[in-house]
Amino acid sequence: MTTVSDAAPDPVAPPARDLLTPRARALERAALRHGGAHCAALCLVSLASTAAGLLLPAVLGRALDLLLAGDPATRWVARATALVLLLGVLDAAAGVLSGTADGRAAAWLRRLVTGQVLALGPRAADRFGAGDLAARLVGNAAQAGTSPAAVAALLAATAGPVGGVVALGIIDARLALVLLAGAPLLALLLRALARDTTACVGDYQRVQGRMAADLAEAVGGHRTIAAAGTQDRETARVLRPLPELSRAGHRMWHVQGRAAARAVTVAPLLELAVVAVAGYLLTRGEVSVGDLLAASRYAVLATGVGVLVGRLAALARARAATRRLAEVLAEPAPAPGTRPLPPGPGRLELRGVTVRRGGRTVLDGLDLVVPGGTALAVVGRSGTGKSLLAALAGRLTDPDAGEVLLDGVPVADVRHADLRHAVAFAFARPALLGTTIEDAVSFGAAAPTQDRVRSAAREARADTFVERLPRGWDTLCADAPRSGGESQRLGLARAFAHGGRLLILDDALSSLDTVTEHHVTRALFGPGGGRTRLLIAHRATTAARADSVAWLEGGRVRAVAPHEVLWRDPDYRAVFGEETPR
Ligand SMILES: Nc1ncnc2c1ncn2[C@@H]1O[C@H](COP(=O)(O)OP(=O)(O)OP(=O)(O)O)[C@@H](O)[C@H]1O
Repeated sequence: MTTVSDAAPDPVAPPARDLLTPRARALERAALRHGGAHCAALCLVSLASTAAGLLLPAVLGRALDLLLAGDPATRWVARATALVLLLGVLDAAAGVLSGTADGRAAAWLRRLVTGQVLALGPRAADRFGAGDLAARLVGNAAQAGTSPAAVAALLAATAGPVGGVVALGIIDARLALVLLAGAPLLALLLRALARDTTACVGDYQRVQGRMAADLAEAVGGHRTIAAAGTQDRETARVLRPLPELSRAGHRMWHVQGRAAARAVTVAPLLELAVVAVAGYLLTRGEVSVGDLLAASRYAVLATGVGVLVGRLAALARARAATRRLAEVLAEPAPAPGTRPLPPGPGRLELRGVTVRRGGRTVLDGLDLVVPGGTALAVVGRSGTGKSLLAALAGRLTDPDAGEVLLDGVPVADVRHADLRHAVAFAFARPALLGTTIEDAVSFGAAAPTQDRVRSAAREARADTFVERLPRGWDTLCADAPRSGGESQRLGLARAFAHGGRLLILDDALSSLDTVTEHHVTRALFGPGGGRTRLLIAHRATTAARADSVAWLEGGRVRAVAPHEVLWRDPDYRAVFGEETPR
């Protein structure tokens, strides 16, 4: 195993010494409830195993007493043998049950956290980083999944010492008292171990997450790195936290070593004290030789810190991972609406919309109306918030203030499925999701018909490119290398194929050659479009084909008018680099 850092404070991390945040505790309980039957069975099997382990010394002691007295002891020897066999069977069952419970809990946690990550959208990657999220979903979910089984195992492991003390008390109350005198010390030792282990493991996992985030960033930017010739520097950057991991590992060993050293000092002393008192009682004839044998075994069970240390360390690792998953779940995701979207022409309205990003107000009380069925181009200088406006229009993000309405209904209130059917998006760098090219173009809440996919591909001028592929529409996405323009054409085809009353193109024509752009915009702005179209445009030719243009400046709409009207203004022409602003 591995563990920790005392490196730079992580903004995501809660105070390192908390055993479990309330949210992580709730998540652990939910995972326990989810694996209810398996965990209950595991608990029962583990308790049965502990009970069998507790019975064994008594049975052995009884057999020994009978043998020493020359009485027949066959039945007790047989019982002892049966108990040993039973212990083997129960251990095997516990192994199977804990493996199954771990797997089920990990799968449940992964589904939960993946759903949350996708519900958060871009905010998830902004907050945690894509690599760190992958580390949480893969490694941490597997570790957190062991939590329910670890809790069950710990409960059962606690029953051993408790049962040992009770059994000692049954032999002679003074034996139990000797042991209980040292119990607070052992309890303190275990508590410190659990706390320190959780803190250590949590730190370790955070450093791992940072490395994963840096690696994902480097992989995403591999072309820039290769072009800049900085591979060595990047390797060093990704691996920079290694010394922290090393320190963490050492700290972990130190914590466990210290606990083990204290345990080996305290536990044998207590066992010795119990055996000494039992020996004294034997000399006084108050206990038998068999009792002495049983007492010595029960003393070992009652001071069984070794098993508890192992179980506690496993639980601490699981809990540190649970805490990292709980951090992701704690991010507030936009709540899906509940209202159906009534039929309408696709009238889009932004009322007093304000969006803040990176400490700055990007859109500042912006108002805009796009009448249903019309095409509006949004233009503005780089960084004025055009993409944010596009994201708001289709509720890929929510405004910090103000409201976005589609056909009079706030998009935040509209049912998720209705909204996704009503709004189609195409992006500058579309992600093609699905196994084949056909899947990638059909990708959406409801799959369009094949005819629709084909005609959408023709409109987006993607058909010729697809037909040239080795297996046409059945070509695997992984086997279809694409240029930026080809990717954009497939992304456009996907948006066209899904229909809906509002089509949003966020810079989705930027990589098309001018001939293709001409054909696509003709289809887009030609008769029979019907739906409302919102286009983020950088080219004057694209803006000129729209019904009107919204000119963004300073977080607001400076003007809305047809392109030829706005073109008279030199400031507007300057947006397209046509003229130096006055
Ligand atoms: N998640 C974010 N965190 C911080 N700043 C952000 C975030 N998203 C957007 N911004 C900032 O908001 C501003 C507007 O971004 P947006 O992408 O909407 O601009 P744009 O007008 O589409 O630009 P371009 O024409 O260059 O594509 C930019 O300054 C950008 O840096």
